[in-house]
Amino acid sequence: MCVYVCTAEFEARYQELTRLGVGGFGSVFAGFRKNDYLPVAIKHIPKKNVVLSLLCSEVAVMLAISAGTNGSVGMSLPVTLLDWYDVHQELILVLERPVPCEDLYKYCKERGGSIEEKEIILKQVVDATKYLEDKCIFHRDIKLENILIETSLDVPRARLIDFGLSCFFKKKSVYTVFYGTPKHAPPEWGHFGTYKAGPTTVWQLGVLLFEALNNEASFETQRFLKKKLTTNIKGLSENCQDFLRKCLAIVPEERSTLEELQNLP
Ligand SMILES: Nc1ncnc2c1ncn2[C@@H]1O[C@H](COP(=O)(O)OP(=O)(O)OP(=O)(O)O)[C@@H](O)[C@H]1O
Repeated sequence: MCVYVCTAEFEARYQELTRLGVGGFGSVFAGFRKNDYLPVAIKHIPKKNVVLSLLCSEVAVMLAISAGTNGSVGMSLPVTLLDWYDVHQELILVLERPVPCEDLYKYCKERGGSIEEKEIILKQVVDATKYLEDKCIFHRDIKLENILIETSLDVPRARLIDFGLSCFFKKKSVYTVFYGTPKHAPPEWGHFGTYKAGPTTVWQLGVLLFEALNNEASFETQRFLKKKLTTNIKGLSENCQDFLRKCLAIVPEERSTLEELQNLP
C-alpha cells in the first residue's frame, strides 16, 4: 500500500462508479481497481469537514487493521484499507468492497424475525470488536448501519465499516468528549460526562442486538433509563435476554467484557 499525493495517480488505478452513501464527513462511491477489476469502495473525506486528529486516526486505525491481514480479502471482519491518497483538499480512502452486501439495518428490516441468522451475525460482530480491542482500537460507533453483511456466502458474514470516529485506546483511558451516535451513548456519559472504551463497546453491542431483534423499536438510552424500553423482548430465549442484560447494565463495571460475551452460549 502506498500514499499518493496526486489525483491522476488515483484515477489511473481506480474507476469510480455510483455513489453508495453520503455520511456526516464525506461521500462513498462504488468502484473497481482497473488492473484486476477488484470491487472497491472509495471514500472521499474533505479535510475541512473533519478535525485533523480524527482524519489521521481513521487512516492510522485502518492501516493497523489492514497490517494484520496483508490488505487482502480474507477472514478479517473489518473491511481493509487497500490504498489512500492525500490530495489537495481531501483524503481518499480505497477500501475493500464485499459484493454483494447490504448494511445490517436493511438486512434486519428485510428479514424481520430471522433470529438464528442474527445470532450468527452478532457472534461475528462480537469477535470483530474483540479483534479490534486486541489491537487497542476503539471503534466508537458500532451500530446496524456500520456493519455490512456479505450475503453471497452460505453463512452470511459481517464486516465492520466506518472508522471515522475511531481511535487507539489504553485500557485506563477515560474520554470526556463524546463521538458517536448520541442516542446510543452509554448511561455514564449522561451521568458523569465520561466513558471508557471497553464498556462503551459492550453497551453498543447491546444496543445493536436490541435493534436487530426489535424490528419496530429503535433504541434510545434516555428511554431505556426511564424504563420505557426493556430487555424483556417477546419471544426471546433466556440466553438472549441474559446476553442483552449483560451488555445493557447501567453501571459500566457491571457490564460483561468482550471476552465474557464471547464465552456466553
Ligand atoms: N467498504 C465498503 N463497502 C461497501 N459499502 C460501503 C463501504 N464503506 C462504506 N460503504 C457505504 O457507504 C456508506 C457511508 O460510509 P461511511 O459510514 O464509512 O461514511 P461516513 O461519511 O463516515 O458516514 P456516517 O456519517 O454515516 O458515519 C455506508 O453506509 C455504506 O452503505
